[in-house]
Amino acid sequence: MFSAAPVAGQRKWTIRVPASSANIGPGFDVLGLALTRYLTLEVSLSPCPEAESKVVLSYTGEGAKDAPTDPYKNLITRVALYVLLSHRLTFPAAAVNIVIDNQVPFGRGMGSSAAAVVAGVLLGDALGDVRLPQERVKDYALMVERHPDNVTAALCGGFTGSFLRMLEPSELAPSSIPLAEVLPAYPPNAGPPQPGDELPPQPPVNVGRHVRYGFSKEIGVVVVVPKFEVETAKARGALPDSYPRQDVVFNLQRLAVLTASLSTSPLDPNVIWEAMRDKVHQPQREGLIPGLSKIVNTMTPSTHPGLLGICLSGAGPTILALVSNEGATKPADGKATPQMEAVGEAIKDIWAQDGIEVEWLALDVDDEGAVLREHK
Ligand SMILES: Nc1ncnc2c1ncn2[C@@H]1O[C@H](COP(=O)(O)OP(=O)(O)O)[C@@H](O)[C@H]1O
Ligand SMILES: N[C@@H](CCOP(=O)(O)O)C(=O)O
Repeated sequence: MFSAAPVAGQRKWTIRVPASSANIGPGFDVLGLALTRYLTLEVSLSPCPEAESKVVLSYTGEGAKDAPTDPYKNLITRVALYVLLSHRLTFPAAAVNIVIDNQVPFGRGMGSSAAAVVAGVLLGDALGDVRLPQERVKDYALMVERHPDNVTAALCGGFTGSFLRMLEPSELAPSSIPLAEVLPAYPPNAGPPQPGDELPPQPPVNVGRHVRYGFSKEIGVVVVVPKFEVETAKARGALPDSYPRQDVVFNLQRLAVLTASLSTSPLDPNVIWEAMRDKVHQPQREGLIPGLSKIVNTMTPSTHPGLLGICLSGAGPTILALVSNEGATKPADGKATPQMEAVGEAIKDIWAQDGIEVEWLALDVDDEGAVLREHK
């Protein structure tokens, strides 16, 4: 059985979660980089005269037209409900107003679903007054989105490496644990939980572990975002079940060098460029992303001075380029340095040859990660 989360008068929270770029070349399902684009929720809860739950969602920004506003269908509120139900609670019997501003485009490889899942866990935490420590927020998020790269970067900020623990069969047993890329397709009868429904268990502890690496302040991040989507689940479906040993070794060698080379001064473009190459997911995804191999194989530090490395961002189709700003004065307003602009424009030109429209952005690394702040 469950009960409505208790309501202690009017409360307000802000939840802010950064975008993220996963993989960074060879670190498939391992590396993540938090970026300065945000999913922000302004949440207010006020006692409701009818003493029933009224959750109202509204959107501005990316996905505003596509995201469902039914709280039983929306990814953020479904994840919040998972957290509440696992604590034998449901949405509070109150007016819950959730105003969402989203800067993370859907299905582009910038971690929109990870940001939504992390925001959902924090929302459930706030509404139920659960006060989960960061490690438990991560456990919940990883039970929904089972690749830790984006989730860890979105939650903790910075440049991260992570792994999932091999769960014991007993920890995985309950069929109600939502193991999927993101939560499965909306159940056709999605609606408020009913008395007698099986409630989801709390996740096992330490589902995933992570470390944070250094990331040189002299590296500028350029993301080039095409105007088409590639669903992560589809891009994962393009990958084989097994790999030749030489391809695995190719990636492992580069992964080990890459993690240290991005904080080593002076930055060495030749090492970084080679260390950002991949054989495990990018070649397999070329069929979904026209122009990918041309961009990542022909743009080098010799052809484009300042370029450090280039790869697919997450499952794509966005391209991530790391650019050296050593010796350059970064414009204070967050605009691109000339080196970053040259790289962004060059990628745009290559894609234009295939008739693909893009937008490129100069971003920084977000160091803070996800934030849940209550307004007193
Ligand atoms: N802010 C959000 N609100 C609601 N749903 C979201 C939000 N962000 C992402 N999603 C869901 O996640 C899907 C995108 O997930 P995915 O295919 O993994 O792409 P991405 O690379 O952007 O994470 C969207 O189509 C939408 O269903
Ligand atoms: N390692 C995953 C990362 C998916 O990131 P997303 O931002 O595209 O959801 C993969 O490459 O499948």
